[in-house]
This record gives sequence, structure tokens and C-alpha cells, in this order.
Amino acid sequence: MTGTPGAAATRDSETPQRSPPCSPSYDLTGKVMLLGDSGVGKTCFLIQFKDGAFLSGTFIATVGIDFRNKVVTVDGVRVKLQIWDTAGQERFRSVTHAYYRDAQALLLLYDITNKSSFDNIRAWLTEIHEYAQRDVVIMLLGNKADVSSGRVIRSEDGETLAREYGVPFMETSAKTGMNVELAFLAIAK
Ligand SMILES: Nc1nc2c(ncn2[C@@H]2O[C@H](COP(=O)(O)OP(=O)(O)OP(=O)(O)O)[C@@H](O)[C@H]2O)c(=O)[nH]1
Repeated sequence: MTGTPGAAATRDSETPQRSPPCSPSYDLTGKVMLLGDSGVGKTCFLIQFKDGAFLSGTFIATVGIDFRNKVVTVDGVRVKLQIWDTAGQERFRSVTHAYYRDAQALLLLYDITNKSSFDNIRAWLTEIHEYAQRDVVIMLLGNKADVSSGRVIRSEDGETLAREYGVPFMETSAKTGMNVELAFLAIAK
């Protein structure tokens, strides 16, 4: 096939060397969703990744769904991540389910200071298996790892649960930025 000018989808799949001069500043695109109970830190996690900032203070729950783009470079390939930040509240579940199907990767968060957010991970995984693509990449994240005194979920508990479901795991902090970029880079691979 000859290259059609303006066909972004075609250019996205090409290597950087083969891109025409007016190509977009990325080679591939990927859709990532942030999932987990309300208050686990999904919005803060996304803001930390996108802007390197932490929103402290009043907690404003996400309504429905929102997204941001960020280009990352993985093994020399520029990947534009379209990151969907979902509302954790139950009442928005039917809205967010509609977006699962398009996601190539899911970051599933719990809060290490909140036991129910950890206990609900099994229910989240059930929903994921029901609504997402079969080959979706999933990573489990124990967020708020900067809070040492309020910790109720041990790192080993996160590891054990992740092993049971065959998904990678790490602890993160949207506050300090610990492992935030690493998590996105790992799923972008
Ligand atoms: N100490 C600490 N606090 C955090 C961290 N991440 C988020 N928070 C706080 O946790 C609260 C909830 O964060 P959000 O990012 O709004 O939570 P969410 O998961 O997006 O919530 P919904 O939009 O309702 O689904 C806010 O008060 C944040 O400041 C973190 O890594 N460490």
C-alpha cells in the first residue's frame, strides 16, 4: 500500500525512521484506564504522571470519566498514552464499563491505608474479566505508600494477591511520585 497523506492511524504504526516529515510526535498509541475504589488516588496518580504535581487538600471525586494524553518513550519508540481516569464511585460504574473494551492496559489501584479498597480488588478483577478485552494488560498498584503510620495492607499481601491473579504488582505514591512513571512505562511495553 502506498502511504496516504494525513492517515494518522497508518503513520502511528510506522517506525520513527520511516515517518514522513510532517508525522505526529509519536509512533504508537495506547489506551490505559485507571481503576479502583473512590479515594485510592487515581486522579492524583494521573496528575503526578502528567504534570509532576500532587493535589493535596480537599478530595474532589471524579464524576464519570476523564482523560489525559502523555507521550512516553519505550525502547526508542514514542508511545502516546491516552489515560482514562475513571470515577471509583459505584454510581458511575455503568458509565465506566462502556470504556473497558477499548483499553489495552489497566492500572488497578488500592490504598494501602484502606482495607476495603484492597478487599474490593477481587470484585474489580471480576468486572475487568467481564468487560475488558481478554488480552488486556493489568497491573496491581498499592498506592499511598508514603503513608507509613496509617498502613493496614502489607506489601506482601499485595504481592500474594497479584501472584494469585498472575499480574505484576508494585507499591506507589502519587504524593512523592514513587514508581508512578515506572508503572506507566511497564504497561506501555
Ligand atoms: N498521602 C497520600 N495521599 C494521596 C495519594 N494519592 C492520593 N491521595 C489523597 O487521596 C485522596 C483521593 O485522591 P483522588 O486521586 O482524588 O482519588 P480517586 O481514586 O481519583 O477518587 P475517585 O475520583 O472518587 O474515584 C485525596 O485527598 C488525595 O490528596 C498518595 O499517594 N499519598
